[in-house]
Amino acid sequence: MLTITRKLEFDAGHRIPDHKSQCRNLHGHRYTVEITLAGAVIEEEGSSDNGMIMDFSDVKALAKQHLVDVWDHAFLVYKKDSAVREFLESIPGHKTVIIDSIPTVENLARTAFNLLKAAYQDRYGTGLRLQKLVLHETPNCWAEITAD
Ligand SMILES: Nc1nc2c(c(=O)[nH]1)N=C([C@H](O)[C@H](O)COP(=O)(O)OP(=O)(O)OP(=O)(O)O)CN2
Ligand SMILES: [Zn+2]
Repeated sequence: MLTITRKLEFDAGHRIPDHKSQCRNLHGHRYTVEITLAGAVIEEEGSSDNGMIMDFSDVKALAKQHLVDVWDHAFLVYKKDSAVREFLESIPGHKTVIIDSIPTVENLARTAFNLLKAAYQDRYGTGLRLQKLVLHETPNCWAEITAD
């Protein structure tokens, strides 16, 4: 299968409330997200996209709109982490994103996949789809999620 992949980076804070070790503390990461798309190569003479599954600049623009700009420099807090939610709410204008599940890299990858899936789905009638998303929390730790 032919795919393309675009990598973007963002910074965000999180904590894993019940973690046995350091990750229960408020801390942050420079996350790296790799977005892999599949679909037919566009064949349209004279089109800017000719020969592409999707222009990398368009992949980036949609990723920023639906994920990267939303999570960048935000604190990603678990909806049931009431101590931290109350603290963040006490800071005027703080950029906070409430996550339905504990913000491990596994759950964040799944959340990011769901946010981006609809954004890319069949934009050109070429069967374009989000095939895979890889989220690196550190250079040594990451999660991967692939379309069913
Ligand atoms: N399965 C998971 N395990 C852990 C997660 C996670 O999201 N899923 N998260 C953490 C911490 O939040 C942190 O992101 C990882 O910290 P650490 O293990 O220290 O990772 P490093 O790459 O910094 O470790 P080095 O030992 O420096 O390589 C923990 N576990
Ligand atoms: Zn962490």
